[in-house]
Amino acid sequence: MAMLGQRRQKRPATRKRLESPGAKRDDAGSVVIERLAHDGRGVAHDRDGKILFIEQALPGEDIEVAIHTQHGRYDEGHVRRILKASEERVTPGCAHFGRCGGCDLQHLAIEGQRRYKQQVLREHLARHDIELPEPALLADEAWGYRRRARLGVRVGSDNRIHMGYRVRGQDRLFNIEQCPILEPRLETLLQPMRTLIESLEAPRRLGHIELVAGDDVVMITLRQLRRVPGDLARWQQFSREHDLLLSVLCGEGEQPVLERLDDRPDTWPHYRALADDQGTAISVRSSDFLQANAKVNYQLVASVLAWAEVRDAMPVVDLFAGVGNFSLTLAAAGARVTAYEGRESMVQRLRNNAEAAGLSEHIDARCTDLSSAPADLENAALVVLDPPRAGAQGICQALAQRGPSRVLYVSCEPATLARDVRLLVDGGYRLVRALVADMFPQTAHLESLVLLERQPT
Ligand SMILES: C[S@@+](CC[C@H](N)C(=O)[O-])C[C@H]1O[C@@H](n2cnc3c(N)ncnc32)[C@H](O)[C@@H]1O
Repeated sequence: MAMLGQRRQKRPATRKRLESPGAKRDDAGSVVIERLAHDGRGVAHDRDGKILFIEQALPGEDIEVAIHTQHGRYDEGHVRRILKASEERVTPGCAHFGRCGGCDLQHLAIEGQRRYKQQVLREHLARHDIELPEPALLADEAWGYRRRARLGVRVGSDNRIHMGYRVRGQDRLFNIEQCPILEPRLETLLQPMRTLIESLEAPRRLGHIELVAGDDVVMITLRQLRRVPGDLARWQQFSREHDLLLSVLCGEGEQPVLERLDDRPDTWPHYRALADDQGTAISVRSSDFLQANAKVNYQLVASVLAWAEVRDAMPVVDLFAGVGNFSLTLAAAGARVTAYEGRESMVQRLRNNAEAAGLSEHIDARCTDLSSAPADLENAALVVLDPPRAGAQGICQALAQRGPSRVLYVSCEPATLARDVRLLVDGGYRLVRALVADMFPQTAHLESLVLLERQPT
């Protein structure tokens, strides 16, 4: 027993992978799935009351479970046999589902996926005692939406080429033959790219391939560890045949050099932030952040614009601004935007995009590390923030003390959003509107947008 004042010895983590992943644990038997966890797995209890997380199991289903990993307080397993299926169970649309680390909800009908995401947002906020009115839903096509992807390339010890994504929960790559969540313009490139890679002189020099589908053109960027002129000539031929923009990021270490290999070096992919936007499109590079789903992004940007209620010359601060996805639309509506972004290359792109749209006078783009808050938050009428998954704890602490009357928070991680909203509510804000954007159908990822207003004191 630990004595008072004595540091308790750290217990070794108890995690035991069963010898054979398919091995049935004697006492697991059949279980009824109670609900979905926030990562999309089914949750049940075994006969001894231990929690089970079960891949590809749906609420209400009676299943025979195979446990593959045991922990001290819970076990992880997969479905051995479905004894009673959910009415919402559907046949997954991709042959790689279950093995691929990309999708986790293809076995659930799309309506169920969307209800589940709204529930997840509500539950995360409830953990922080924040009540949420029924969140609205932004959604579009269930398949063929993803306009960017990174495909890894490895050559196995048997010289077989692997081109694709990571195996679920592992570092290993596996071959993909299809990826029906990819935009059709990208998916149709998969087979010809594999054939090309199989014909390369030095496929081991190719690390990965970035695909970006702009509204106008598709660009592929090769991450090449060393220049192999014969192989680059093959890729040039491929880009001509498929009407692609082509660049190569070449060299090992910190400073690889980007080079254009096609005959249109002044052309780059562009996208529009709003469906009906007739203005200048936004230019992006493979290295830039780009919202993955064009049509849901239209709706997200339109919602930000509607909830922002821009008045002429209204001062708006856009934090984590990227290449201007929100800044450009807000400025075009009349706001005076101060946009902060941490990557210099994207700040420069934002400035160029503002200039191309005739909005330079309305957008002041600054390169800043937003681990801490910029100084001028209190001068804004509205702060928009769209941080990475880690959220924006420091910024929200500052907003709680000296934030403007309204804050619009776009989030790709509901757990950190809920933590940050708690800080804002403790600082005098009230959550007044929320929506879930189904930016990544067939996966458990969810995007959300909330509006907070400062309460009069
Ligand atoms: C989720 S993206 C949003 C980009 C943009 N709002 C959009 O909709 O396209 C987050 C952005 O935050 C930037 N970022 C991440 N960490 C940052 C930091 N510590 N300081 C400043 N910017 C950061 C990334 O470069 C990225 O552009």
